[in-house]
Amino acid sequence: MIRIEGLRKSFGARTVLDGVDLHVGQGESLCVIGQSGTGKSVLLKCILGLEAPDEGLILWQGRPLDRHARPRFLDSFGMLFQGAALFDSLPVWQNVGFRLRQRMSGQKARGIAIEKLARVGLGPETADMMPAQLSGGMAKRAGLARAIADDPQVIFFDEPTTGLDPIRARRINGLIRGIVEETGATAVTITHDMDSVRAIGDSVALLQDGSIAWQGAVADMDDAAPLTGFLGKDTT
Ligand SMILES: Nc1ncnc2c1ncn2[C@@H]1O[C@H](COP(=O)(O)OP(=O)(O)OP(=O)(O)O)[C@@H](O)[C@H]1O
Repeated sequence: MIRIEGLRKSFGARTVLDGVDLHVGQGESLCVIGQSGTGKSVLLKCILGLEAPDEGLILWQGRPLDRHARPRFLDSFGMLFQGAALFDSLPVWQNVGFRLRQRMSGQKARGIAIEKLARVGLGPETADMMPAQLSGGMAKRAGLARAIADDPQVIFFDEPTTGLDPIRARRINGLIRGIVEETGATAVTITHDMDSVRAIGDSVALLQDGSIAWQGAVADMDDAAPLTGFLGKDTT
C-alpha cells in the first residue's frame, strides 16, 4: 500500500535519510523505531508532503505520491499527533469533526464525533468541553477520535504514548490495536516505546544511520540481531 524506495533527505551538510526503503501492506500495522534524531519525523513529513525528499520514490497503492495523487492520499489518512494537537479554541466535538464539517452539516458531524468519542472511551459530556479542560490521557483519546473521524484508510500515530503513565499508555496502545483491527486501516506508528511496538505492530522497521537497518515481523524481532539493544527498553 505504501512503498518507499531510496528516499534521501539532507538539511545543508547533514544527511538525515540516506536511502530509506520501506513497505507497509494494506491493513498492516508497521512501527518505525530508532534513536532520537535518526529522522523518524523527517520520514513521516516526507510521506505527508511536508518535506520534499531530495531523491527517491514514495508510492501509494502502486503510484508515486506526486502532486496529482497526494490530495486523494491526504483525504484518506488520519493522524494522531504527538501532543494530541487539538485546536484550543474549539470544543472537543468540533476538533473531532473538523474535517467532517467541510462536507456535512454541523449536526451530522457532531453525531459522528460523539460516536468516535465513545469508541475511544469518552462520554458525550466530553463533546462540549474545551481542550484545556481535558487531562493528558483524555486529550490523547480525543486526538485519536479525530484521527479516525473520517474513517481513514491509512492512520499515522506519532509517538502515541509519549507523556502518558504506563497504565494510560497501555490503554492507548490497546485502543489503537483494536481500532486498527476493526477498521482494517493501514497503520504507521512512530515510537520509542517497545511496549507499543509489541501491542500495536504487525511489523517493525529500525531506522538507523539514515536507512532501514531491519524490517520484519514483530513476532521475529526478538531474534533480530540489529534490534539487540532496543528490545525490552525504551529507545530514547
Ligand atoms: N527542517 C529542518 N532543518 C534542519 N534540520 C532538520 C530539520 N528537520 C529535522 N532536522 C534534523 O534532522 C534530524 C532528524 O530529526 P527528526 O526530528 O526526524 O528525528 P526523530 O528520529 O524524529 O527524533 P525524536 O525521536 O527525538 O523525535 C535531526 O538532526 C534534526 O535536527
